[in-house]
Amino acid sequence: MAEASRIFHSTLFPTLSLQLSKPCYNSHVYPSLSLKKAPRPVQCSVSTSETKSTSSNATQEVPWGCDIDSLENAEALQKWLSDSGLPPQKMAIDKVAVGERGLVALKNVRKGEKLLFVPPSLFITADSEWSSPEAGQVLKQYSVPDWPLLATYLISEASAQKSSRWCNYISALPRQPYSLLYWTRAELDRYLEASQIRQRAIERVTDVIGTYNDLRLRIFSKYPDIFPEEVFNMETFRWSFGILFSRLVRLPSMDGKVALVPWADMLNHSCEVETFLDYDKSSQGVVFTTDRAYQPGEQVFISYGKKSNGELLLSYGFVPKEGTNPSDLVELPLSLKKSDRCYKEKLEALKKHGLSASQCYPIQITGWPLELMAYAYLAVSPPSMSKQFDEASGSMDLDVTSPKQLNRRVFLKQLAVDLCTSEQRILFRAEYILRRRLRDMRSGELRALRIFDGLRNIFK
Ligand SMILES: C[S@@+](CC[C@H](N)C(=O)[O-])C[C@H]1O[C@@H](n2cnc3c(N)ncnc32)[C@H](O)[C@@H]1O
Repeated sequence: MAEASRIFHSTLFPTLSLQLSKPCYNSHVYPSLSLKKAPRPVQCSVSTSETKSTSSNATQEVPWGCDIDSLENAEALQKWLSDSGLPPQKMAIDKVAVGERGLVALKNVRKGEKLLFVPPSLFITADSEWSSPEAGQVLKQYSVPDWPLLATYLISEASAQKSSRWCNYISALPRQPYSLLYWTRAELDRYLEASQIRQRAIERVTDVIGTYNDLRLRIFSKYPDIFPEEVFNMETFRWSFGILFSRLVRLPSMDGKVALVPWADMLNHSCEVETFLDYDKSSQGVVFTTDRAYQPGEQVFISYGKKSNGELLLSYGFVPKEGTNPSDLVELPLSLKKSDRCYKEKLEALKKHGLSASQCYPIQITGWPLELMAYAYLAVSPPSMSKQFDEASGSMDLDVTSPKQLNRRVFLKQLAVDLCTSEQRILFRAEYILRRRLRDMRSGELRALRIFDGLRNIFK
């Protein structure tokens, strides 16, 4: 187990920092959405409990985009892309088994081939030209950060319809992206009850609502002719943020610039590939290098990053098939019991290491950090193991809750069941191994305690 823990430790933590430098879809860190000129925190004036716009199962849809389970508008998109400078491609948009619509190989593709080549003239970035230049000027004047700016830009261009140069692109975007932003508070509470993703989803919904309200109060209400509420409202922002969360790319080779890259954003994610989108300076376009071969007709994949199933659900609205995601992890909360007679002494020992009475540790099906073991050992250590301790007490709080587990309901339920199944599998395995290890430790196996110098000291 120590070996597994060590391996885990060396793979999990670097993953988090690697993500920042890898050309993955939007960073795992939710960007700051607040406006630069808003020193006060973003207000969330709309409750995340069921509201007018979210209370019914039939969420209002925006009047643009298409259903992605059909190939509606895909042909027009491909034609517009090649007319706009996209070189001939070895892939085409088609209906696919994973992700409904995606890119499939038209010819044999070798491992190590560079595919795509989307030129910068086809990127949508914070510097893109607005069909309504006044709208762009106002947002620049208020120094609106990239994400809210891009969300507003997308709505502005979508409402310009045929006079926007992005008309064909926007028509091929999903009318309702798969996103937790469309789940009502009741659905989040009910379906994600057992997952930590529930809290993060609530925060994300709250942030998006707060950002829209901030923009409305500080900017849109002052320029109602440029930003009419019939166009710039909570529903259209839910759509545009849903699009950004599921499609925006961070390009490390362009200093981390974020962009919507038409065509490249038709690629679906697979946990089995490790290739990412990035800007290629030599060919001057967004590319990815295949890490496996494809035959004509096969669906082509990239990786959206080494993300847990919960994070994939949070940003992209899907959960990979059970057992297929080696990056899946669950945060395990551990805490000292207040009733532990050695509570104070244990807390002191933890504090010396900058830890508190409750700590969260990431666990994967393959293992967990050594620090988790040290914490767990300390939590269950009986007084007989230290001269300071009076009687055996303390146990680890393994916070394993079981999930309580038509159309929309069935779909959301399925996502929730998939997420819960994968998270439970990790938790149950961790619980089993931890309990066994802690039993061993009670019968005198103290080696693991040496991993924390301070912890070792208190058992002298
Ligand atoms: C960047 S888009 C990819 C293209 C998208 N399928 C489309 O038709 O527009 C990301 C979205 O594709 C879907 N998707 C991508 N990878 C998936 C996967 N492995 N399983 C299920 N859905 C996936 C999700 O709806 C996600 O929000």
